[in-house]
Amino acid sequence: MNTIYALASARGKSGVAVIRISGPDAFPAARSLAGSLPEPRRAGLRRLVEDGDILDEAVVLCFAADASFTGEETVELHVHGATATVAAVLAALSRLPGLRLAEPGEFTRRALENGRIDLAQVEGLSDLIEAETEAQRRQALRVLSGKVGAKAEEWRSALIRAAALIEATIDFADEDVPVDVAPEVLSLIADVRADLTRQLAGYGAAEMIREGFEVAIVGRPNAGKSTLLNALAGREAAITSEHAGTTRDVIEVRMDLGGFAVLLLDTAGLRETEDVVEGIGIERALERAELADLRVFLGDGEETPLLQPREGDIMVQGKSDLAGVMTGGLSVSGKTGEGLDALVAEIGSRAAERASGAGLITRERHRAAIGRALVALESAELEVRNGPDRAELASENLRGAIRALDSLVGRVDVEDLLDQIFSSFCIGK
Ligand SMILES: Nc1nc2c(c(=O)[nH]1)N(C=O)[C@@H](CNc1ccc(C(=O)N[C@@H](CCC(=O)O)C(=O)O)cc1)CN2
Ligand SMILES: Nc1nc2c(ncn2[C@@H]2O[C@H](COP(=O)(O)OP(=O)(O)OP(=O)(O)O)[C@@H](O)[C@H]2O)c(=O)[nH]1
Ligand SMILES: [Mg+2]
Repeated sequence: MNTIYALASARGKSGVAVIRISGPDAFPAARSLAGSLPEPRRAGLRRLVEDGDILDEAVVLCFAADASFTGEETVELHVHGATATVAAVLAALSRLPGLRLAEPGEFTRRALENGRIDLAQVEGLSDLIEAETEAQRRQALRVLSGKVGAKAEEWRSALIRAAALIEATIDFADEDVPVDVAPEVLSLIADVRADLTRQLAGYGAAEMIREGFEVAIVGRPNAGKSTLLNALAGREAAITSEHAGTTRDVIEVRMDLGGFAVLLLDTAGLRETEDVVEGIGIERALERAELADLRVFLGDGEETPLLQPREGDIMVQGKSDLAGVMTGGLSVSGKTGEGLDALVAEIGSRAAERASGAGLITRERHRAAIGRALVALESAELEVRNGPDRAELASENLRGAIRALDSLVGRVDVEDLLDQIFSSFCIGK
């Protein structure tokens, strides 16, 4: 097994940079630079020296193999965050025997291989590193904490008990079965099915937190949509003008509204038009508005044509700074900023509503595994009801469900998945 090293903190100049070394030669390698090592889990200040040349004065932190993130002996060199310092220390490490630069995610891969964390936790970690909003951070931490693994273990032991009960009846093939196991097996299956179904129901919410909440601003030409988008974004993302029909393409702006990732869409003003290009823009606007999670109808006193608001959509009156504008419900002015906070709060609360059912199932991979398990459990249930003659089929289906759930935490056939998952990691993680 190679010893790997990499810069674990962000690239570029910083106050302090952390270089991580993990593997059987981590301690000898660090000792050769630092002279002596502090005892594990105690920080020690050491001069890092290569061939009499002082590279840096660093804080050195060692972890024993049985108490480290990777499950291997690990050393962290907390060096001054100059790019030249980092480069010099990495170069010195590259010259030490048995060491090589880590691949993206390789420290985490070793943590997985050494049983420190399971596959779902790896995904949680990946999501945590990518987290940009409060909701994403919380969700990733929930998965990273190992809750998926704990749940999977619960389901696994219930289904193994069900399979064992059924398989016991197979051994009694031609004789009389002493007890009818069907009621207990059915109740075990029903409980797991209910739990899985509940988890599945939260997938949409979890996906929304991960991928973001799409909000389309729609309305008649000149209502002030682009001006509103710019005001919300805090920059001139879209062209605005007094000409009706200015916006043609859908303009996307990513932002954090109330702790949620929101993709705001500015769209072409909606009206019947003879202009071919404007017409294409309006088609695009309608398409994206239909697909969006939420539509904000920016009103100008007249009804918006071509698109019907759905339940939950937000109706808001624009240009509230102008005299004579009716301000019964929500109203905003992209020009003065009036009413923006209330609109943002409203969008945030719709997003929060949509996110509220999120559970442990955060990825398509999880959804698919749970889907497969549910199909297998339905068949198992059917076979159990069909009587003892079908015990083999019932047991086969139960085993299928267990396999599907095992893939959640990486107990089975996930080799091909690993490269894909780790390729999105940064080096040093
Ligand atoms: N300096 C530093 N800070 C860091 C990390 C790190 O690697 N280094 N982490 C890296 O991601 C995170 C903390 N995660 C960690 C997870 C497990 C272990 C660890 O040693 N686990 C052992 C012992 C557990 C214990 O003592 O309670 C184990 O699981 O056996 C260390 C850090 C965030 N902060
Ligand atoms: N007084 C006032 N004028 C505004 C406000 N918002 C926009 N305007 C003006 O209204 C005109 C149209 O603004 P835009 O933001 O381009 O309108 P739009 O809805 O994007 O228009 P289309 O892209 O053509 O559909 C411009 O002259 C803006 O300066 C506002 O809140 N108050
Ligand atoms: Mg516009």
